[in-house]
Order: sequence, then C-alpha cells, then structure tokens
Amino acid sequence: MTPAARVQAAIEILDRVQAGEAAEKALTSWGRRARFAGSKDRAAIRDHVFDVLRMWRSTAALGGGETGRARMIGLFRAHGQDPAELFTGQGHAPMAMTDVEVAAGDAPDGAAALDLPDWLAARFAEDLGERTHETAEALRTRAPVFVRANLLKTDREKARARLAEEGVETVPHALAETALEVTSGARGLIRTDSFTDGWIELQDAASQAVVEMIPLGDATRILDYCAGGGGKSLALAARVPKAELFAHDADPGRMSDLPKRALRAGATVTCVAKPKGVYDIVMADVPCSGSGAWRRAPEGKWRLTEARLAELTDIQAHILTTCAKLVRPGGALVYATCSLLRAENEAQIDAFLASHSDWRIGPNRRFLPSDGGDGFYAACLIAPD
Ligand SMILES: C[S@@+](CC[C@H](N)C(=O)[O-])C[C@H]1O[C@@H](n2cnc3c(N)ncnc32)[C@H](O)[C@@H]1O
Repeated sequence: MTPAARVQAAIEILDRVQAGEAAEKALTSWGRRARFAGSKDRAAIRDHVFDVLRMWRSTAALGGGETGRARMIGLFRAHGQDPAELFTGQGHAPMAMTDVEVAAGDAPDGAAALDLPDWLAARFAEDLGERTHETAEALRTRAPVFVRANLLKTDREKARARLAEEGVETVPHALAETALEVTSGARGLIRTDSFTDGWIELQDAASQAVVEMIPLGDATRILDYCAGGGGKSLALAARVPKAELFAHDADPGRMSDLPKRALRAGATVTCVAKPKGVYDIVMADVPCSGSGAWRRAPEGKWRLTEARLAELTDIQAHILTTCAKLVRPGGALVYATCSLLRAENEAQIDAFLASHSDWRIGPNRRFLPSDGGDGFYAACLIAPD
C-alpha cells in the first residue's frame, strides 16, 4: 500500500470509531477485509488511528470537523505537514482536498488543546497543578516500549547485549534498575531468544519502579491480590527468589497466561482462588481509570465518566480494607494504580489511614508520564506490630 492509501484506510476506520465502534474492533474488521495489506501497512494504519485517538479533540479542531477525514487532515496539520501532499485522489489516496477543507480548521484552545474532556482538564488542573500541561502533553504522544531484565536469569547489561545481537537496540532507563527502553527493533521483540528464554519481560519502566520501591526485607510470603496477567507478580518473584509468591484475581481468567509466563521467567507463582492466612507483603494493584496509561490506551481518556470514576474509587476502597486483613502484624500493604487522579491515589490513602489509625505510611510516590514511563502511584502502608 502507498502511504496515501494507508491514510485512506485510517480514515475509514476512524469513521467507524466516530460512530461508536471500539478502535481494536474497527481495526480487526478492516484487517479481515483487507487481505492485500501487509504487516507494515497494518502497523502504519494502526499508528495513524492511535495518533488521532490520542489527539481526538485537537485533530477535529485543526481539521475543521469530526469525520475520520477531517481528523486525519488535522493530524497532518498538527505535525506541521501539508495534507494536500497525500490527499491527491490518485490511486487509493484520499480524495483531493476541497477549497472548503483547505480553509477550514482552527487552532484548538483550552481543554481541546490539552486533548482532554472538559471535566478531566479541570481535574488535572486541581490534581497536578503546574505539571498539568506537561502531563497532558505526554499523553498526546506515543508511549515508549520498555522491557525488564529478569534478574532470575540475567542482569540489565547482559540482556542489553543479547538483545543488540538479535537486532533490538535499548538504553538503560533511570526509573528502575532493571528497565531498558527499546530504541529500535521493538516490533520483533517477542520473537527474540532473549524473550523466549525469559531474559526479558515487556513491562513499563514505572511499573518496574513501583516494585523496586517496596521494602521487601526478608519477606517469605507475598500475595499479589489483583494479579491480572501477572506483571507485578513476576517482577516481585525476580526480586525475592526465596519468597513464596501467591497470585489472586477476582477474575481468575485474567491469570490464565501466568503459569506459562512464570515458567519462561524461571519463577514459581501459585495462583489462589481464595487467599489463606496472612502475608508479609500484600500487593493491591487495583483496577483504576488507567489515566496514567492513556498513551497506550487512548480511548479510555474519552470514555471515562465521573460516574465510572466514583464506581472505581468505591471498588478501590473496598479492596484496601479487604487486603489490610491479609497483612501480618508489621507487614506491608502496597497500594498501586496506573492513575494520575488524586481521588484514586492520595485520597484513598488518606481515607484508609483515617479509618486505620494504627497503620502508618511508608515509601510512596507518584510517577508522571513526563518522567518517561506510564503514570503510576504507589504507597506502602505498614501494619501495626
Ligand atoms: C490493574 S489490573 C492488574 C494488573 C497486574 N497487577 C499487572 O501488573 O499485570 C487490576 C486487576 O484487578 C482485578 N480485580 C478487580 N476487582 C478486584 C477485586 N475486587 N479483587 C481482586 N481483584 C480484582 C481485575 O480483574 C484486574 O485483573
């Protein structure tokens, strides 16, 4: 496909997204119909679609409309390119631009310039203060790819050298001592021997940093209460190989890949339907708005509502109270979200400490996308002796 034909395909997919279809579904059904498209075409079209999703409001303003075509015109303008160069009407390119389209479009302002819904722009301003602009700006760009060097099998420098031999270039990242940022070759990553041999895992740098800040001491029993696919479980297992690691999730199906991933990583993780007894460390990586990861999943930015946020904060508070009962005296409960919002972060910890006055707060930190990785928040809560 020519670059212009890829743009036309993105326009058609964006029209379906505008009509309410989820982007992944629209991309998949386009892919099924377009047997002629190769893997590079599919990747380029996906990039266009996700670039627009991250900049949904500003591309509409710049392109002068809410159609896929207007937004793609807006995307080119946002990047300082003239859309008319590709909108030629030749071959499978988008139709040539009309005089109306050439004249249309305004620079976005306010929340549209930040590419946030109005209510979230107000929340960001309250919660992030002077860091609002840089945070919203970071969420408008593509996320870097990070891997974690698996200390059960290697170290960061050896993993880096082996990846380079396999055509994947990386640089160490300051957020975590196991983190490598992939600078080229990311698309081939999961086909490398480094990956299949368990030397590396795909994991955001801030997610790795959250695990590094946990005071693990001589923990022997650790519970990952919201284990999902097991990203945190595996990072914990690598830090304390001697500890017994248990993984739980309200939806056990989400842990279905964990045994296979643990085997590859050389870790032992036991999935439990119902946690029993008490643990030295309980990790609660709770369900959240995902606002810290909206570079990767930008539709969430436009789908989140105040009502859904309120539901999530209720679930988070309930999980905190439940997990507190599973921590041994003197042990730690680690609360984590990939959210930027105070209601899901500091406000949850304040409410917990207000109702558990004998607990104290240990290491805690907020990570912003402008720090390099995804936005995260983590707080270690120390149980009374
Ligand atoms: C943020 S994800 C976990 C990601 C995972 N820790 C990782 O690093 O890959 C949150 C998980 O919490 C689970 N969950 C939701 N409500 C829960 C509850 N009440 N108790 C336990 N797990 C719950 C979800 O099924 C989801 O898998």
